[in-house]
Amino acid sequence: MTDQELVDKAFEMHQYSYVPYSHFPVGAALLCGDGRVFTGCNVENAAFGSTICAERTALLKAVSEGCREDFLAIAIAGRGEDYCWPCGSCRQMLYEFAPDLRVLCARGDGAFVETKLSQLLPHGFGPKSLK
Ligand SMILES: O=c1ccn([C@H]2C[C@H](O)[C@@H](CO)O2)c(=O)[nH]1
Ligand SMILES: [Zn+2]
Repeated sequence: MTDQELVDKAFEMHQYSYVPYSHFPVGAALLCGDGRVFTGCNVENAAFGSTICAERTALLKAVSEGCREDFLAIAIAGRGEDYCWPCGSCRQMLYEFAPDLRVLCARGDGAFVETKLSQLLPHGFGPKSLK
């Protein structure tokens, strides 16, 4: 699975985004070491704070299917001219399972940049912090 293919999968998820309030679809695709890819979209709610992001949808699908380690990369696809950076809640939840995750952030025209979760969330609080 190339980075481009993972980004393509993230964009494909826009069709499932439920975004009646923001009209801002986001798709995510999370790649595991065994080759499985878990996808997600954002799902909004009339109680705005109950909205869940695409990245957490993908992560929770993975964990709830028994996949909780060896994540290699996540692609995040938004629309508009800015790259779609993960929000703070998603950074924190991803950090729990994949502190060194590669993160591919795409903008509406398909261009994407690569970074690392450790760069997006330096000095993160994780499982080791509780030891
Ligand atoms: O990285 C991001 C940023 C935002 N959103 C969603 C939440 C909400 O539905 C909409 C606008 O914030 O975009 C995501 O899913 N992922
Ligand atoms: Zn988020």
